[in-house]
Order: sequence, then C-alpha cells, then structure tokens
Amino acid sequence: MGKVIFKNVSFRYGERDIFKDFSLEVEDGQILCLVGPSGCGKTTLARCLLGLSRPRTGEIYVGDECLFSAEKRINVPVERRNIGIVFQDYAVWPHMTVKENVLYPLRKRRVPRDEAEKRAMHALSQVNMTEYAAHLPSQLSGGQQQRVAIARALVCNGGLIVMDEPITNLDAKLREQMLLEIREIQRNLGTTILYITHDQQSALQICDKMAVMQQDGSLCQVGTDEDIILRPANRFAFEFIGVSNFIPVVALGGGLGLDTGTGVAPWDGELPAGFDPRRGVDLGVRPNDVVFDAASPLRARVERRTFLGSEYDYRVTLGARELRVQQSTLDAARQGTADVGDEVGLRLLNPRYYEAKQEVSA
Ligand SMILES: Nc1ncnc2c1ncn2[C@@H]1O[C@H](COP(=O)(O)OP(=O)(O)OP(=O)(O)O)[C@@H](O)[C@H]1O
Repeated sequence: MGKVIFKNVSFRYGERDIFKDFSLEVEDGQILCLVGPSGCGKTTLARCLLGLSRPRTGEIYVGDECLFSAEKRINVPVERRNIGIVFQDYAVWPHMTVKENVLYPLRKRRVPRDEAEKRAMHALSQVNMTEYAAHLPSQLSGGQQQRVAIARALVCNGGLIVMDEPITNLDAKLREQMLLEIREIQRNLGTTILYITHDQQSALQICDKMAVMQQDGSLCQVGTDEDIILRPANRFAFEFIGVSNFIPVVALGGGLGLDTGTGVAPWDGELPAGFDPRRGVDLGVRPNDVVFDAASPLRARVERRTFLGSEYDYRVTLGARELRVQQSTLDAARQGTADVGDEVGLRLLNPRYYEAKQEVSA
C-alpha cells in the first residue's frame, strides 16, 4: 500500500538543477533513510513527494496511485496525498492542546467529529501520549512534543510518513530514545517511512535501507547499512558514512610506498588492476581497520588517546598525516594500549582504493 516510487524526477530552482532523472524506491513497510550533505536536495525531494513542489519531469507513485506525472499531467493536490509529515520546524502548535493538535488535520479534512475524536485518541495511544491529551505543548518535554508530531502524522496518513530531520533539535540522549521509539511505532504499524537526515549515525540506527545522495543531487548508493559501510560504492559514500583515513599511494623503486607528507614509507600492499600510482591513488582505511603491530615498518607517533567506553580513539601522525585509529577494549586488554608520545607500528586492514582527488587551483 505504501511503496513509494520516484521515477526520473527532475527539479530546478530557476536555472539550477537540484536533481535530474532521480529514481528511488521505498519498499512498503520499510524505513528508507535518505542521507546526504546539506543542500544536496533532500528536502526538495520530500516536497515533491508531498506535493509542495512541482517537479519538471518524471513520475511519483505511492502504491498503485500516481501522485505526479509530468507527461500525463497528473498532480494530486497536497491535501489529497494522505502523507504524514514530521518536520524539524513543523513543530506542534503551542496554543492547542495535545489532542487539538492531533485533531487539526482531521478537522481540515472534515472528518466527522466522533470519528475524528476516535482516530486522534488512537494515534495518541500509539505513541503513548493518551494521558497528556489535555496538556499544552509547553507542559511537555521535547521528546514528548515530537511524539505528538508523530501522532499527528499518523492520524490521517495512508501508511506513509515523511520525516525530515525530525529529531535534530533534541539532545543526544533523547535523540537516541526517539529513534528507538520511531522504529518501534513503525514496526507495530507497518508504516512506510521516508526519513531524511544529514546525520549518518541516526540513519544507521533506524534504517532498513539507506540511500546516499551526493552534492549534485544524484544517488551514489542504495543499500542496507552493511552494504554501505562494508561495500561503499564510491569514495563519496566511503567518506560520508563513518570516519575515514586517506593516504596517497606512490611508486617506490620497483614497488609501492605510502606518501606520509614528509617522505615515503615502504608498503607491501598491492594495487588492484586499473590503478596506477603515477596518476594518483588514495588508499582509504577505516579507523577500526588500522591496528597496532610492533613489527610493521609503517611507523607512527601517538598524539592523543581518548577512552570512549567501548573503544580507545587515537590520533596518530604518520609523517605529516594525522590518522584516526580505533582499538576495541577487547584488543586493548589483549595487546595493551599505546600512550601519547609512543612510536607504534601500523597495519592497514581492508584497504580501499580511490583515484586521488584533483587539487582545485584557486
Ligand atoms: N525556494 C528556493 N529557491 C531557490 N533555491 C532553493 C530554494 N529552496 C532551497 N533551495 C536550494 O536548493 C538546494 C537544495 O535544498 P534542500 O533544502 O532540498 O537541501 P537539503 O539536502 O534538504 O539540505 P539540508 O540538509 O541543509 O536541509 C540548496 O542549495 C538550497 O539552497
């Protein structure tokens, strides 16, 4: 019922293309997180789905219903799209009680009073807010207000909710709690959610699938969290999701070396076919794939060590390059930690290779 299909959708502000021939599917009953850097067009895409912005080309379907088709001249008006919305700045109305907030969209749709009352109370029970029905938003915590916003989105949606940065304004602990709650509500109700955020950590926590949008509005990858973390489609996906280290690979004698910024360190790795160090290759490695190995010829110096509870986070310098290293507490217990000022050997596991970024001259 709630599967969403964007098919070759293009949108322009003035002369500027925000996205072109954009295609994406959100499976029925799943949470798809659309992530991407600020300004890449995520909200604009949501507005096209909601009917608040009109694409230039393409088609948008929810289930079997075509909501928009440039070619067939279909453009279902906003109020007939039945899509719930939870926006960061689409907060609850402060002058209305919790129940009135949830009733509001039903009143606008002229749902009979008794039925509206029933549906509003049902939506409030779904987010555990029944006992606050008569409260004003000012009497609620940020998380509770957001739950009211979710109830308002649930009350008259046809199984689809768009959430655009719904928890950005909450503190870290509440954000975590809300993510779990959204996930639970979604599981219980089988709602389809398009969840938009630039925060990849919250996306990883909540998604069934993730779609990674690049600055030019194109998608570089759609997949599960594991696909995207373990098998990033390109350098952008690797860099955008999670922390990454990059070291240029250079030719050294007949073999290869790593450019440390102050010299070249010998390196016994191999480049995959198609990569030529003379044309510029960067080796990318995650911090948890950089391990201490006293026997390694790749020597670095520990500059900072932070204990984060389940791991140690190190900043080390390899020549002039700063690298991040993560050591699990289990590994720390087995092999010991390194101290600030120590010289350590590094081994790089699961390296990935990318063409070096072209320097842009000013
Ligand atoms: N009404 C408008 N007129 C002209 N340009 C606009 C308008 N609204 C947004 N833009 C531009 O369109 C681009 C995409 O904006 P959009 O809000 O969709 O990005 P976003 O990915 O949601 O960003 P963020 O994560 O910061 O919310 C941005 O460069 C923005 O400046």
